[in-house]
Amino acid sequence: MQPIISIRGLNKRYESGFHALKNVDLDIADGDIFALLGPNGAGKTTLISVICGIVNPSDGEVRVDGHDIISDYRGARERIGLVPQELTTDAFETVWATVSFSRGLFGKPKNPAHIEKVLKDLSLWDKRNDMLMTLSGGMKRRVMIAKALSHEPKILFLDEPTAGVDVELRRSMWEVVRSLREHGVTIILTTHYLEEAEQMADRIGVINAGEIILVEDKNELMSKLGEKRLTLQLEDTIERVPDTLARHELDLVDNGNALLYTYNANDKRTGINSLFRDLDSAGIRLRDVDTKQSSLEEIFVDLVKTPTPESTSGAQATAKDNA
Ligand SMILES: Nc1ncnc2c1ncn2[C@@H]1O[C@H](COP(=O)(O)OP(=O)(O)OP(=O)(O)O)[C@@H](O)[C@H]1O
Repeated sequence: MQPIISIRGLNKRYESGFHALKNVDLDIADGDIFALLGPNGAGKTTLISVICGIVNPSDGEVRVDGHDIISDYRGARERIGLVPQELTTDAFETVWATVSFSRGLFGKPKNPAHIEKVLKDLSLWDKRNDMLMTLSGGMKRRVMIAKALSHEPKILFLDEPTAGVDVELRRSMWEVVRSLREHGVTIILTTHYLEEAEQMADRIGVINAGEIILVEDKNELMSKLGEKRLTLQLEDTIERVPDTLARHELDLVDNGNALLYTYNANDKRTGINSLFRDLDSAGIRLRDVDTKQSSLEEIFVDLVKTPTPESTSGAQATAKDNA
């Protein structure tokens, strides 16, 4: 199937000379929830801004539902709804007026039935005549989403939708996003929170220092998380793994003093019982055992471990955020 967003060889160099996006290639499938994950300063907002036509690319090609973002800017832009990081609402407007006005900005004819549907989907219908200044933070965020959906876009960008919001509100935002997807909207969200990506995304992309370093199906990434390593410390040093243990694909480590067994904890059969039986038959005696599980956290921190001070501190911040 044609991807709804297709990016090829995208580069962005800011006037300062800073190379913020480096040869980005990325496809996003229609109807997906795609989470773009990366430390501070990785280039997430820059990438979204280029796709939305707010920042000019230096070179490369971006197509939105087949429309080139430069030669067919309007065609591309009207397919996109953008919810920026900052909440910018006009305090004295009503919910209804501000959402209707946003639709008008795209030159779309009035469609009260659509505005009504959007407000109902976002549980804002009862508040339609209230002024924005009277709404809670969570409701204001939902108004921002309603504004972005007012012109019936096929794609919704959410830049850090839950930054700085409490756990309860974060979960309710996740519900909102899931229900939008059920209505056929493709959603691209940026986040620092691994848990958010785990909970919501169909696919996860990781960006670091302007480069996309991983794009993977969420479930595949999660099954990698099930991977565990069992370290068997041996009583006596061995020179090689005995042939009778070959089927367990063990690695001999620590100068022959330990064996390493890798298995998936999510599998019905981990092979641990037969491993222990075969070790016993081979006369290998154990001094100690230890298991270690890799987490998405570790995978992520590993991936973004580059020498640049900015990306390193960002990775640490992410680890801390989710500790
Ligand atoms: N107008 C600009 N001129 C020069 N450099 C810029 C400009 N805008 C952004 N940058 C730089 O580009 C890099 C990427 O910034 P960007 O805002 O895209 O990152 P981000 O991943 O969205 O970060 P955050 O998670 O902190 O929002 C940063 O190093 C930033 O300082």
